[in-house]
Amino acid sequence: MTALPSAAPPLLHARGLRFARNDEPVFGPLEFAVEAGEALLVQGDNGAGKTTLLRVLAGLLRADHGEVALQGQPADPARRARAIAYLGHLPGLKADLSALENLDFLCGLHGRRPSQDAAGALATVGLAGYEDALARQLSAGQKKRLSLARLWMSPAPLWLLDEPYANLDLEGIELVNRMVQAHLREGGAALVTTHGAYAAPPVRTRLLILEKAA
Ligand SMILES: Nc1ncnc2c1ncn2[C@@H]1O[C@H](COP(=O)(O)OP(=O)(O)OP(=O)(O)O)[C@@H](O)[C@H]1O
Repeated sequence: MTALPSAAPPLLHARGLRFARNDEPVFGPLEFAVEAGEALLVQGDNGAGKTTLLRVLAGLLRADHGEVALQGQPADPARRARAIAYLGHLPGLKADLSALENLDFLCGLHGRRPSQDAAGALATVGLAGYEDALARQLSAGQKKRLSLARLWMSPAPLWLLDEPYANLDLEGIELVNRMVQAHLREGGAALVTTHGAYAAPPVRTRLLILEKAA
C-alpha cells in the first residue's frame, strides 16, 4: 500500500514568535502560517510592530523567542535568502546607478527569475523610458516602482511587503495588487503591512492584527 502524499508545509510558519527591545515587548508571542497562494495582511496602528515583525521574518532582527520555518524547514540565512524577497520602507537603491543598473546590481545580489529581463520589468512597473535615469533623479513613487521591478524579477516565493502602497498613486496601488495577484497565482505568498483596510490585494487573505504592547 502506498502512503498518501502529505500536504505541503506552509511557505511560512511562525510559532511563539516574540520580540522585545530593552525588555519592552514589541509583539508576540505570535502564531501564524502563510500557505502558497495566499496573503497575510498585517494590520496595526503606528508603532504596533509591523515593520519589526517583517524585519524579524526577513532575518534582519533576531526574535527573543519562537521559531520561523520556511517550507517546513528552520529559517536559516541560506533558506531565507532563497525564499524571501523583502520590500522595506526604504527603496534600497544605489543613488548613482541608473534604473537598469540598479536592477542588474540587485538581481546579482538576490537572484532573478529566468523568464524576466530588466527592461521588461521596468515596463511592467510603468518605468519604460527611465532605463538610464539615475535612481537619485527618480521621484519617491518612481523609486518605489523601481523597487517593485526588483521584486518582480525575484525568484523568491515569499514576498514581505512593508507598506507597499506608500508613495504610490492610484494606478500604482492597482499595480501592487496585480503583482501580488499574479505572484500568488504562480504559487507564491505575500505578507503585506498596512495601517488599515484602505488598500489590500484582492486575493485569498488572512488577517494578523498587531496591537501596541501595553
Ligand atoms: N530602531 C529602533 N530603536 C528603538 N525602537 C524602535 C526602533 N524601531 C522601532 N522602534 C519601536 O518599536 C515599536 C514598533 O515599531 P515598528 O516600526 O515596528 O511599528 P510599525 O507598526 O511598523 O509602525 P508604522 O505604522 O508607524 O510604520 C515602536 O514603539 C517603535 O518606536
